[in-house]
Amino acid sequence: MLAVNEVFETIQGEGGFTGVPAVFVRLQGCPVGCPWCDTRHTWEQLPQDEVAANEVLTISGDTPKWANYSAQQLVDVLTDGRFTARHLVITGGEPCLFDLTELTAKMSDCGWQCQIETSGCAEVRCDERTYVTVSPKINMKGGLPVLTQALERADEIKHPVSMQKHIDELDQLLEPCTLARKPQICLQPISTQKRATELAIATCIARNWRLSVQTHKYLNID
Ligand SMILES: C[S@@+](CC[C@H](N)C(=O)[O-])C[C@H]1O[C@@H](n2cnc3c(N)ncnc32)[C@H](O)[C@@H]1O
Ligand SMILES: Nc1nc2[nH]cc(C(=O)O)c2c(=O)[nH]1
Ligand code: SF4
Ligand SMILES: [Mg+2]
Repeated sequence: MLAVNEVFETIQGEGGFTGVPAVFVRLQGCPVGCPWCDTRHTWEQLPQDEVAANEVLTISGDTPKWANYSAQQLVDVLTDGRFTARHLVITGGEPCLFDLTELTAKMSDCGWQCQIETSGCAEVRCDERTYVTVSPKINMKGGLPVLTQALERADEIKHPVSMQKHIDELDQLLEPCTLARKPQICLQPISTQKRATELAIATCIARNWRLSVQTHKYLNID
């Protein structure tokens, strides 16, 4: 079963698919503990916060509520005609706490492009047609290592930065890796801060990397 926090349609605001209309499925639970996380309400999956399946389709705003869905139940909701987008973003929380193989295989069979947003701290289990964004979380409170399996599966590495230290940590993480898929590396300024954005721009130009700004935060949309 998948613990679903919310399902909503918006524009993908980050990374290589920026600008693409997308349905987001946000899963509940994350043990990583980034101090600047913008979805802290998804960290705990508490029994008292469980609600009926229908409720998470209508709640708006940040809540720790969640509902159990089977992959097939989610496919039924996603394909019943209520959404126009054909791009599915599975995020969280940490979505790779769950096996996403059945959901991504069924949605890909329906003609959707699937994308996962993951910290790289849990094994990525998904259909081979899925585009995987790994946003590696190095030295966070939860103390979990970034897995080589996740880095090897990444189509895109989207690294949140606000200080030079964060770029040095990414260099150290990637240094021993060959990464057969040759993922696009993006830097994403933390919380749209001006200093962080300037650092990301300068480093992207120097390294020929890509800039990912959280466009939805500038646009004030979900
Ligand atoms: C909320 S996380 C959920 C998915 C997964 N736990 C992860 O970290 O990739 C989604 C994306 O938002 C990024 N993110 C979270 N808080 C942010 C912030 N304050 N500023 C910039 N990016 C942030 C994460 O690095 C990740 O790329
Ligand atoms: N518009 C929009 N784009 C996003 N890209 C990644 C998001 C996430 O929270 O994973 C996100 C989000 O929350 N909203
Ligand atoms: S890994 Fe993702 S959801 Fe978890 S704390 Fe970090 S940014 Fe937030
Ligand atoms: Mg977000």
